[in-house]
Amino acid sequence: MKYDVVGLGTVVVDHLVLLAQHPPQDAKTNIISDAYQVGGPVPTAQVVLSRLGKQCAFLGSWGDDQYGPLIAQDLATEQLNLDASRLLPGTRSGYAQVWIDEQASTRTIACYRPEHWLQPEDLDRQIIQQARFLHLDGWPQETCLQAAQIAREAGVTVCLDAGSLKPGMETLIPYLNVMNCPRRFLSEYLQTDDVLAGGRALLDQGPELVTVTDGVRGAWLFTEEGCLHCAALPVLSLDTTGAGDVFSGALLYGLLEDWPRERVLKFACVTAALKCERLGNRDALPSLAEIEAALQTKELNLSQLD
Ligand SMILES: Nc1ncnc2c1ncn2[C@@H]1O[C@H](COP(=O)(O)OP(=O)(O)O)[C@@H](O)[C@H]1O
Ligand SMILES: O=C(O)C[C@@H](O)[C@H](O)C(=O)COP(=O)(O)O
Repeated sequence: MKYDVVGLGTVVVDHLVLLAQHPPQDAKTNIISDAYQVGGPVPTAQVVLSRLGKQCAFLGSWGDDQYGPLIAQDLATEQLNLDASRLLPGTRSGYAQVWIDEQASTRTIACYRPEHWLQPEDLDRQIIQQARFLHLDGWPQETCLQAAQIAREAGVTVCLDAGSLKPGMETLIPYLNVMNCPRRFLSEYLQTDDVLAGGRALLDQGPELVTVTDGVRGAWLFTEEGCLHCAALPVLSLDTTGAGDVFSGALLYGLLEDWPRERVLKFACVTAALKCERLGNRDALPSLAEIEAALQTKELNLSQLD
């Protein structure tokens, strides 16, 4: 295998804006500080994996505006292979503005730019076939489906970080081996707020492993062995942007390492929690040593629910 994880997804530049508190409607507030960082569910998960020593290739595209060089340089610095990625001349890059107040509550507005989505005919079959895992964010449906089919035929594990509900996901889910989603996805897709029923219903639709995340309420992991819940590691949370993406990256790391499901879930929860102590998703990422130290020294509440 040439790559541990090939990722197909949306890349954006996040403008992170720190505020004392969110302004009420029709009012103004001052910015305390701000920063630009590259984000997006798949690239962020891949940066987590790459920093932990996994070989990753990213399939995506960006524009030739002021953010293009920032994206290309960031992904290359993070050691993601970009041979199957491209700059689209005459287009603007994906962008998001994330407002974060002193309670770490966020408001995000994002502009994903569909002109950057790869089409099924753009897919590099070989790079997918040479991966252990394929990681998707669900945009756009036809391309994800085609990539998932190529991967399944080649015995590559197909993973999805579902984020929010996107068109055609019901067609993609049967092709998945691994699926991560936030709890709100269960309401959007299955019209349920019951995590146990929702997680089991997703398992019934195809994936062998499903995780559901819910911020400070921690995360659940479902397999045919049942459901595990891990409480969130208590941290002084400054910024939760990208916590789900970081959780996904750490989850894939544990699965690539073939760890037991208990360790996989604890590792993902701890990595995502430590990220929340700092701003963003690059400088905020904990090292393997920090993650291992927290796993050894902090009490983590893990329970088998069925
Ligand atoms: N404030 C927090 N304290 C500790 N851990 C957190 C916190 N927020 C998120 N996490 C961890 O990150 C995971 C993903 O966060 P979540 O907010 O559910 O995802 P998303 O960023 O996709 O909305 C959670 O399951 C939890 O383990
Ligand atoms: O895609 C988004 O939701 C916004 C991105 O700008 C951000 O980088 C991101 O991926 C946040 O993800 P999450 O907080 O893990 O859901």
